[in-house]
Amino acid sequence: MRIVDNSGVTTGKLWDIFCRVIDNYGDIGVGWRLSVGLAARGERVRFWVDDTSALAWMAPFGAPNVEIRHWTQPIQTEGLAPGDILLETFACELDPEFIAAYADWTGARGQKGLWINLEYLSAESYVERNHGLPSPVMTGPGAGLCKYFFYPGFSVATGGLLREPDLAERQASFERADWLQQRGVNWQGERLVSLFCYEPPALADLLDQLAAGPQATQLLVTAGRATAAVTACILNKTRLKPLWNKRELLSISYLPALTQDDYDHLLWACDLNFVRGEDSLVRALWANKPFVWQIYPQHDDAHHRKLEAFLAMLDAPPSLRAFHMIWNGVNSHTDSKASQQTQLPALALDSWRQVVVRAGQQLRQQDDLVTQIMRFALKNL
Ligand SMILES: Cc1cn([C@H]2C[C@H](O)[C@@H](COP(=O)(O)OP(=O)(O)O[C@H]3O[C@@H](C)[C@H](O)[C@@H](O)[C@H]3O)O2)c(=O)[nH]c1=O
Repeated sequence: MRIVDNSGVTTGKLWDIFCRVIDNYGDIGVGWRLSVGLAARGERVRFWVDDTSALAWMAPFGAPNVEIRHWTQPIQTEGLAPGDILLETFACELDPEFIAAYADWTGARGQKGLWINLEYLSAESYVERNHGLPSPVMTGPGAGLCKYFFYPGFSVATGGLLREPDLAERQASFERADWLQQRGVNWQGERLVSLFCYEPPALADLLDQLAAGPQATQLLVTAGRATAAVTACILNKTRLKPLWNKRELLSISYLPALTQDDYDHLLWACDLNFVRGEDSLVRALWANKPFVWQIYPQHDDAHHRKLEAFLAMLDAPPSLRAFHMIWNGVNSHTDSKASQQTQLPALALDSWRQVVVRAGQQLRQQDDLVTQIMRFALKNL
């Protein structure tokens, strides 16, 4: 057994990581990124996913030391011994028989086992309070085990953010013009804007704004919901009058689904990125480019508080804050001017870039999530 605790922490353990795809790509995107990150540090990972289809475009080449397993109902475990660490992403409810097998297996080896639930990313203060809390299992198939809650986050009191050790190096050697050409994007030096979103209420306004210039813009629209939303706006021609007058200032390209690595390249290539959910938000931060976030909506509007907390963490200037409120269809509780505003403010890319760069510099000082979760594993195994 290999156990080294330094900045490139390694435990030499086998992790069973479970992921349920509810909708969109955030759950599988984070689960995959975590699996690859652990494997790159010398861990072995079995990545159990109930719907593996998105991996065909997100990660078509797989990754060394990550075994992808289709998580069926009932779970197929013939001939498999449970791993050393059981990790469920986003409370995805593991099969009682797998938990029981894990409890028996660790018990038989005289180990206490380690069961981690990886939570959603948020900048809200409850994250610091709850990060790392144990919840001993008293009854049922996992009785005797202890489940720990691991919260990603933006402060040193949280589990941190997913960030590969070689990210800065890869960014430094990135050639934007070459990459765009390889991807078939005809770039004539216009401002590049990427769009990854759900159905933002202000999408038509954004298209109007970009079409109004003064600068020419090429909008690179990601596959799926963003493409459907833009297409719907364009079909609704009356809503987009200025577009038809000043069409030459806005060109729109529709992208195929990209690999996770290429989605990073897209963010690095653009002058402004629209991102959504959580994983692309973190990637946009690392890209050092101005961005606007569409938060994943929750039924009880809990996402409003989450958005406020993120903007506060970012120390977003009023124009960026107002843009986010309108882009997300939220009335700000803290900024009375923004709450009265219904028009998208003008893009202020220089000042938005400054806050992103500043936040990124600060966040890079903290240990990344993979380092932290491995350290957590070493401590609690
Ligand atoms: C557009 C694009 C994205 N991606 C990747 C980047 C990310 O890993 C992933 C998108 O995940 P997110 O940015 O989180 O956005 P999302 O909206 O797809 O994910 C959401 O899913 C819900 C189920 C969660 O509850 C939400 O919190 C949220 O994470 O897809 C590609 O690999 N290729 C692409 O072309």
